[in-house]
Amino acid sequence: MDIAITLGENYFSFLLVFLLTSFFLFSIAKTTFRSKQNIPPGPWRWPIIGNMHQVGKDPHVVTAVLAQRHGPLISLHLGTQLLVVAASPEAALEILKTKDRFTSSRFVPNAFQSYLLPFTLIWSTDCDENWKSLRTLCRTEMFSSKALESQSSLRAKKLAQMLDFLCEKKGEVVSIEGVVFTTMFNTLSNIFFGKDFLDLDDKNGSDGGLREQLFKTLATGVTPNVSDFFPMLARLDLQGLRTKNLKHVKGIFNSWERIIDERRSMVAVAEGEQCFVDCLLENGFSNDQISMLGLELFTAGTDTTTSTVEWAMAELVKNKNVMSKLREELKNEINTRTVVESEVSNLPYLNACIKETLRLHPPAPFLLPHRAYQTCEVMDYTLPRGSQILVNIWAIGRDPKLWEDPLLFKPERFLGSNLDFGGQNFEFIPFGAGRRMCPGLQSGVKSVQTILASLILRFDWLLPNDDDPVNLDMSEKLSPRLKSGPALSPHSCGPDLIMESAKCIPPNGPSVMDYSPYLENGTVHLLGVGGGQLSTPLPTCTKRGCRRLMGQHRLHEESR
Ligand code: HEM
Repeated sequence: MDIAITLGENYFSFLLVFLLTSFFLFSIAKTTFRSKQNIPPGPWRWPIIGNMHQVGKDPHVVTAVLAQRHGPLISLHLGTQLLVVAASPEAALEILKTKDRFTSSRFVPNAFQSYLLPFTLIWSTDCDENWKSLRTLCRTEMFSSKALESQSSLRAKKLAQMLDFLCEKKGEVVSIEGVVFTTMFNTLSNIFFGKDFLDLDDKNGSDGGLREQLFKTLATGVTPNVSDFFPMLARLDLQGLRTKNLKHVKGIFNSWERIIDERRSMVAVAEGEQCFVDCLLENGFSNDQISMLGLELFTAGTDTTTSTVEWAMAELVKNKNVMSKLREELKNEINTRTVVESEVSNLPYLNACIKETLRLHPPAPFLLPHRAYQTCEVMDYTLPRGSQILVNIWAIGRDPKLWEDPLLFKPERFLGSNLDFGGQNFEFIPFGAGRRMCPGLQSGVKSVQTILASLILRFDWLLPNDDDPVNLDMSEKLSPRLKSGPALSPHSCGPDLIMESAKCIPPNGPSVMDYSPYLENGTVHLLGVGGGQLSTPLPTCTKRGCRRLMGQHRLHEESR
């Protein structure tokens, strides 16, 4: 018996040593083989872990600095995974246009791999037939000019609900990010499922935990994962991220199952009441395929637009001159009380402000991760098959060789310029370019234009306690919804903006022009609390029935 135990113990020790040694030798062999290839230059790396320790919390900043030292195309070794980062318009052009046949595959985080169905759009590893037909269907039914036109009344309705909500909240603390996110989510959920999913005033968790499950799903994909760094260990799912992801995704799919079945059982849907699910059902999609696509579109379309509005608001509050120029343009050009899409689409200063926001604060600083489909040459370097490829548009947007005063918020630089985000000017590609370019560009821009214009036109903005806007914390951080720290997260978001004491234009009032004194004297307070603190409750006033933040109480008393 003792002999058997000893033999058993020895066997496991031997197996462990054998596995670790093979793993070590494999890692060394892989990196040595690579150093013989003509891969892009990069910083010195440790055996096994490579450059993992150097990437840090702000990889877009770290790789921008490394690009200054090593050139516009750099290599980093994250475990055995090779990562290539491009940080110049020339490198971006080659990757996204000239060589895009080889570089348009996706690098899919391991946590997302377990539930990948054949029909995915964003996380489709290759640009195969399934991806092509899904993209064509989405383009025709969701993103074409005709489809966008038919969705405009829905977008207007959701915007009106958001503004009414803000007006009702006069004197209370409201999170701008939360309100814009909910508005965007409900807009998309109506287009897709024909119904609202979230409540603007979600105090009682009326969404059935959907919001939380969505964020947890995303968080598993942006948490640094051993399985991504050492794909040979992926099957073990050592951190359990793939398992967790699957659990959350299944929870979401289950909650949507009933809605899809209801739509399936409808005999005929009246004209004008059709939603995208009806179209997918007509095309023979299964419940899981429909839910998967919904999940992809909701995540791609909400965080990006919300982050853009949030950053734009923060920059406008900080830059008073820009704010007053924008307000002037809106007051002069918008003739109705409600902001209409057709009126704002061509406003030069509003659009320059949006472009300038996307230049300085792109919601996806690295686009989404690409992957080399096969070994290829980019800028005379070799990108081995399977390399992960990122394009650092954050670095390109702040490059002093390309932009005058790159760190200043100067919308004027876009006035009278042809520079656009349509994927042709590689110094400015917040929506990407080439075959993987964002299909939701028009839809996203329309929402950002109307939401931002309405927030500026209908409310006046001040910092609490008349604090100087220079004190607004503009440091970047991961969305407060994604609490765990990312290694290479595509998400960046701005300061948390909390609005207080919204003064609004009363319903059925005269045209907006008549409210100018109101807009000038009205007070809507922004509070920049920075650093993701919104995820923990902020101290609130102890008076019964008062839900203000402690620091806001003085204003509360004054406004009585
Ligand atoms: C300000 C708003 C938005 C920005 C800045 C933005 C940006 C991006 C970027 C950078 C990519 C990756 C491009 C690449 O990997 O090369 C992308 C992909 C994508 N976006 Fe957007 N996006 C926005 C809004 C939207 C909206 C509203 C939707 C849909 C409702 C959407 C749906 C998608 C989809 C489905 C993809 C994946 C395309 C593919 O892989 O084939 N986006 N977006």
